[in-house]
Amino acid sequence: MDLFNPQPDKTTNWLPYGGTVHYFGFVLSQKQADHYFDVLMDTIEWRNDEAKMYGKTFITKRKVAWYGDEPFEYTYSNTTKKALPWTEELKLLKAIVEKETGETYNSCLLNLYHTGEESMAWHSDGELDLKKNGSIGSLSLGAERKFAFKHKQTKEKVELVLAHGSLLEMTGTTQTHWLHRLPPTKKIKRPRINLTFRSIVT
Ligand SMILES: O=C(O)CCC(=O)C(=O)O
Ligand SMILES: [Fe+2]
Repeated sequence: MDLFNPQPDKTTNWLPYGGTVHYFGFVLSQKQADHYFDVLMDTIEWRNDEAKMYGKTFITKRKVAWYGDEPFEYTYSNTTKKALPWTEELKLLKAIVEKETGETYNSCLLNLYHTGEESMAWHSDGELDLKKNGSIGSLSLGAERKFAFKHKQTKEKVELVLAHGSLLEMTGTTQTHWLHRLPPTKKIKRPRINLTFRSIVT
């Protein structure tokens, strides 16, 4: 183990109650992480997200993409998208995430945040079409960003930092009892890509 870059204990649950969050630390070398960041930037069909709120449609600066085993339809921020077929790199990354978590996934939602000013508001994932209490494997590439959880009743908060090439897993009842967000920050000027591997039920 590198004493200056210690790997966290993968079995630690970062939530005090009501769900399970594992932080695996680095699952890619820095060289691999740089490589995947560049390739995904160029090969993913990034689209501006449409979010519908209070009957209005907003176009987000953050870009998104949705891939899967089949052309699944996925409803997200009140809009429905059809999954694209896996790219070679996404297949490789999915295998790495599956090996670490011991779970399987049939789809992936990707987010591209160009700077720290792009963020994601408090939410929990997939009440409708995600497998109940299923695992979500979240791989981070690029700029290091804070990630936060907030309990729906007690409002207790848990924060961690997601490093370049790192993996976070949300599982069990996390989505039922906790919200999560990627807070905005003016300090970060560099882009970040996040991949959340999920299991959709059809
Ligand atoms: O960017 C992240 O780390 C989280 C993204 C997220 O929560 C989501 O796509 O549902
Ligand atoms: Fe989420």
